[in-house]
Amino acid sequence: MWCFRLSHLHGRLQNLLSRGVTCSAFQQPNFKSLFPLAIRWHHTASKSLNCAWQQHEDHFELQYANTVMRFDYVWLRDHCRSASCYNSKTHQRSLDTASVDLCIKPKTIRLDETTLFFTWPDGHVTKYDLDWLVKNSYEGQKQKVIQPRILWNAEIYQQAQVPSVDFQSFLETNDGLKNFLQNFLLYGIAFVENVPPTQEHTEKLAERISLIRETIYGRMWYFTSDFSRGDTAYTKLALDRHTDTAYFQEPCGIQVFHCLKHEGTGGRTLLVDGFYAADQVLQKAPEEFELLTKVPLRHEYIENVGECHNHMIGVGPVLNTYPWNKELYLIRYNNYDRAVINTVPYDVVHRWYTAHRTLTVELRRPENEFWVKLKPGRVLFIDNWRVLHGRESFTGYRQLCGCYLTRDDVLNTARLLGLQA
Ligand SMILES: C[N+](C)(C)CCCC[C@H](N)C(=O)O
Ligand SMILES: O=C(O)CCC(=O)C(=O)O
Ligand SMILES: [Fe+2]
Repeated sequence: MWCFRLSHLHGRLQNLLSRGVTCSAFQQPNFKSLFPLAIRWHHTASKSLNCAWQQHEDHFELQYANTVMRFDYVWLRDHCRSASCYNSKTHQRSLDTASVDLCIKPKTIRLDETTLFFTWPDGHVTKYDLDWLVKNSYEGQKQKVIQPRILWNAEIYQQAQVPSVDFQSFLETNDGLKNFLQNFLLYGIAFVENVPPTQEHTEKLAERISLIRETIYGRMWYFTSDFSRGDTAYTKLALDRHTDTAYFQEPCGIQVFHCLKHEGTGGRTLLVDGFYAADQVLQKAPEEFELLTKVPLRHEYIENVGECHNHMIGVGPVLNTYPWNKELYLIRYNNYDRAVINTVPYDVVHRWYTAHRTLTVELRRPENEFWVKLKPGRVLFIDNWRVLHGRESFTGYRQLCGCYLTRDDVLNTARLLGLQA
């Protein structure tokens, strides 16, 4: 787990805060008595600042940094960063939002240099830096992706020649870890090489970037084809591409695989970028993509083998997108574990099957398949919210170990290393 010294974080914060616009604007003359505020544009005297604002009846409009932004007055009051409304040490809101009048309007608004001042009916003053508003407004935010990614098929991935990271540098240097995480975030898969082939060393790797997500399969799992659990993974059979734990309300974020032993043939691992396939669907049949984001499905795991009794259910659409920018963040695709569909009427079901077929065709294109043979020493991390995995059938004795990671904690580590995640 990661801990950063406070001064470290504080330095980062200072950096963020001091990055304001340096050119200055002159204070607005107050024509309040001459014109009704609602229809008048206020322009800054300085051309270089290029800022204009307008006080409407029910919202505040701001043009700045090539962005037109509209702010609700309750929002402007709610996000006040004054000492009595916001604790900048804990980064937590102190203001009780429920105490804000839903019809609140500022008594006066003025711009001084690059700071807007809102004075509220009770005399409280809220200050906003123009750059802060651009960064935090809906209009400013919706132009940004949450997670930059490189979508890939086999050729794109192979041509990119993404370097693996060495065990030592992953464990001992921040640069090694950062390179690894950057590649993982971009491609949804990443490898670490020269790992001693034991469960303990695999666990050490996992703990370097995250908390291990303990599940019904245990914390670190260690499995072979002994059918010790009621699932096809514990056999020698081939497994078609899928994401794991689709039957959890929150599917596991990351999967770690380390093949400790294989004396036999076959058993290669298949990897397919689910977001690349989904993007093909979006381009070829947008209404089918849309349907896959809308229809919720159940996935289910029912196990009664030996001492293991489990019944897990997870509900959600195949494709999950952020509603404000339509960015894909999670694919839930497991045809083995998909439960009875009884949540949608017959005609929608038929359109859903058509859309699901279109996606499946994309996922199964041979050119989208990246095959690797896992071997002792080479640990694979898979973004289980994005990249599907499968395996070829095999013969002989094969031993795999690994674990799931909590996604929040992997992203936490990435952000602390300065990556966008
Ligand atoms: C063996 N291991 C613990 C990795 C996974 C077993 C889970 C397999 C299940 N069908 C799923 O896809 O979620
Ligand atoms: O045996 C393998 O290579 C992978 C099996 C699988 O899909 C899993 O354990 O989740
Ligand atoms: Fe799996």
